[in-house]
Amino acid sequence: MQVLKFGGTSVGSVESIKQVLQIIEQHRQQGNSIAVVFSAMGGVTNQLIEIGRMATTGDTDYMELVRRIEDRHFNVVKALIPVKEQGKVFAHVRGIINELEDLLRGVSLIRELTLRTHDLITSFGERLSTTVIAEALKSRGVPAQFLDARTVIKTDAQFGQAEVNYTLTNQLIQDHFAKTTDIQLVTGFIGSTEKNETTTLGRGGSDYTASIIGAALNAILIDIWTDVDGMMTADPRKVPNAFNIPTITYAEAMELSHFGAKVIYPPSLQPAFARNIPIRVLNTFNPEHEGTVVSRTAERRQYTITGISSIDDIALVNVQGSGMIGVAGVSAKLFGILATHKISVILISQASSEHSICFAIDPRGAEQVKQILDTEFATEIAHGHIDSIAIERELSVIATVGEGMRKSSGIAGKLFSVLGKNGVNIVAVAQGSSEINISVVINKNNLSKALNALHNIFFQSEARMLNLFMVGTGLIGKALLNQIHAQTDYLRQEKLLRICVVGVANTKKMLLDVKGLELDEWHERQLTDGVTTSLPAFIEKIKDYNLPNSVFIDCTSDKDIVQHYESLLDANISVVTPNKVANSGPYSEYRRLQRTALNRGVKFLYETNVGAGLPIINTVQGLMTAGDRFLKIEAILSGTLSFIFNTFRPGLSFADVVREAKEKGYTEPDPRDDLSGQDVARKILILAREAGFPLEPDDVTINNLLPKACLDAPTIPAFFEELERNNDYFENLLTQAEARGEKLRFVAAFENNKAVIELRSVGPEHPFYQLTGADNIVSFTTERYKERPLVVKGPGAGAEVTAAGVFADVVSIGSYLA
Ligand SMILES: NC(=O)c1ccc[n+]([C@@H]2O[C@H](COP(=O)([O-])OP(=O)(O)OC[C@H]3O[C@@H](n4cnc5c(N)ncnc54)[C@H](O)[C@@H]3O)[C@@H](O)[C@H]2O)c1
Ligand SMILES: N[C@@H](CCO)C(=O)O
Ligand code: NA
Repeated sequence: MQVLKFGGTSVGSVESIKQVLQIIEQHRQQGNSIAVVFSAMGGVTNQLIEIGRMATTGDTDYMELVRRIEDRHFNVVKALIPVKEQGKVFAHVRGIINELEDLLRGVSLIRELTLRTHDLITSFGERLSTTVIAEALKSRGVPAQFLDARTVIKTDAQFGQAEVNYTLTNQLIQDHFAKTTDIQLVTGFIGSTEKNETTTLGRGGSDYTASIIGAALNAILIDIWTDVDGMMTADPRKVPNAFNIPTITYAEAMELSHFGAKVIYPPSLQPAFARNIPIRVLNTFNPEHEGTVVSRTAERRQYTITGISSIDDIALVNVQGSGMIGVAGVSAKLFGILATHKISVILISQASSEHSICFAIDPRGAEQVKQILDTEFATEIAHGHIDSIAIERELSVIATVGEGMRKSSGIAGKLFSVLGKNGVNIVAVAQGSSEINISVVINKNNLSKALNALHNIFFQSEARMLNLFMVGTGLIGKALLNQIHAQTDYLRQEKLLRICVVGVANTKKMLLDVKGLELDEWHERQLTDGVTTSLPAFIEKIKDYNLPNSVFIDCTSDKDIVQHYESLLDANISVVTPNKVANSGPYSEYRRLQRTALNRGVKFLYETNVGAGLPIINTVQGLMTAGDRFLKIEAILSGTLSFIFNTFRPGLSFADVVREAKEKGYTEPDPRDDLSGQDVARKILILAREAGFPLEPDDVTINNLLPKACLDAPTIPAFFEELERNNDYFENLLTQAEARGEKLRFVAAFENNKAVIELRSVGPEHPFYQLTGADNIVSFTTERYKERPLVVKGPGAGAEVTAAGVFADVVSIGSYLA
């Protein structure tokens, strides 16, 4: 024997009932012996409750609602039963509706609705749905029989939530099924007292009916047909990547459903659990899907946890006081009081200091609980043994559940670490010694981020997700997006990293999409779908989305954007940037950003601030971490100036060479920054700071390369005009150096707390003489690299190498989070 149960949505419309009939027929064709339990048509039970309420208040509009219920069932008859048989079925349905109307007339006369009558009214939903489905089946020649569960399920008289008398019920069910081989079509949710008064079985009603019948008949399997593909790893409305759980144990299902998984209500399946009858949760609308099997043992799984669930809204009550330490009975009294007032406790946590107990409850009851406890503990509070009772609101509980967590270490560690890295503060924690549920209380506004971050780490180990927000889609930004796009598959497969670009902005437009932008069409979409850029709005959105593993990338040279870094880091959002502005302002600001990132456990990365993609910042940080000391730094830090001095020849136009550098993507957005020495000054300042010296911008001396007129040029075009005008000046510099057999190099040097930048002419013996193209070179003299310095050399400017450096920083955040 196998029991099938179809829920409200499965029998909610003509179309879905057709589907149900087909499923039943398939079972019959396969020769399975089945019993089928039905819920009321979707929505009908709530309508009946409303109808009852209206009748009690004397509102006669309830009649219209009754008419609608009747019509829905008539429509099923019309659609699924041959015309010549319809008349008798209409009469049958009408008869049941008449009975309901008589009852409601009585209610509206006496203006009173007892729980007993309430149960009777709601029983009509299952009676009607099962009646029409039974008739439809019979009209197809299926040997089927309507079974009113009130004749076999016997309960006490606790209306609304009756207790089953199993001894009697089991006997009646067994007797009934022994008498017939027809398929029994059973009304869910209802039973009756020994005096034949109608009762209902409370929450999870029809599942309960299926479970009672299955247990009584020792069924081999119970199928719960619903409208989703079984139980999921998390609520798919909150976690888009949630997926089906193929097998789950009773205990796990119990833990998960306690935390809001609405698919089944496991307590109602208790009779089946007790007899070790497996339960399958299946989708009427996707019958091919394997669904979820709930049974005593689950198959070995790929994942350490089985599911994540949450309760969106809870309040935490904290009972605290020095008088509680070592005093037995406080908790007994506390929970006694809660029990007396029928207050359901969701979670309890007590630290071993015994100084406080906190527990979570439904926030709707919080105020009442506070009043009750304030009164009941008035004496203890007056004597100062207990402080007043504190309530915290706007909280959620998240639980990770799974048998795999039992006796397995590192899961709590992973859980706390991922929440920590995402800036999710943990307000309270509870783990039962069964070890199959770890629950944490967090702020409600972090719920979605926390759920997704946990789901990602526990279930999507095939790919960690990074969510990127990028400002600046110029030379570097564009190159970066292209590189990310080209590398997406590789990162996913080989580095288990999924990169999702959620937002892009330039000076004109910004575009955000939580689901991620398509990188091959981002530019077009940005132009068509984007809105006018507001940087504060962009930043607010990033914080609002509150996505796990968020990274902000600043690919501008803007001075205002850097003002936002601190607040971003503070919100646990990592920052990656080639923009040097933030790190080359006052030392205190540089320091503050470092600190904020450190305190928040997020990353602030800027390898491309110096030498583009060359590993210069990382090298300095590595030496520092290992305890080396810097004595001297000598460097050529401008790709632009390297290129210019390696390209300029007498006879060429200096201005044209500068233009060429700009075209090649070496210069700053404003090339005056390069030629004034400003860009190099920033870089040597940043290097000195990284090397442990708290330099201020004023500590860097720039011995100017340019004639004053060039320096003073008010615009970029005016600057180029001045360069043309001063061509002789540059030719002179060059010929003088060449006459000595030397080359021009714009060198930055740091020693004894001072940085100097100047144009030098170096001979062939000098290590900087050989430099070609737009190369940079940095020579570090340290305690450990004293005899011969450590040298990093290579292309230090250009879109591809710079974007690659930014990209490497981004990817390193991915590894850090993993
Ligand atoms: N070119 C290189 O070799 C190199 C090397 C290392 C670092 N960098 C740095 O990379 C950064 C970007 O350089 P680029 O050449 O790509 O510049 P770019 O001028 O080509 O692009 C700048 C982008 O930033 C946007 N932008 C500027 N201000 C903005 C604001 N307030 N709000 C929104 N968007 C804004 C612009 O619309 C544009 O899309 C600079 O900080 C530069 O110093 C460049
Ligand atoms: N404009 C810079 C880019 C690298 O920061 C240079 O020429 O070196
Ligand atoms: Na670098």
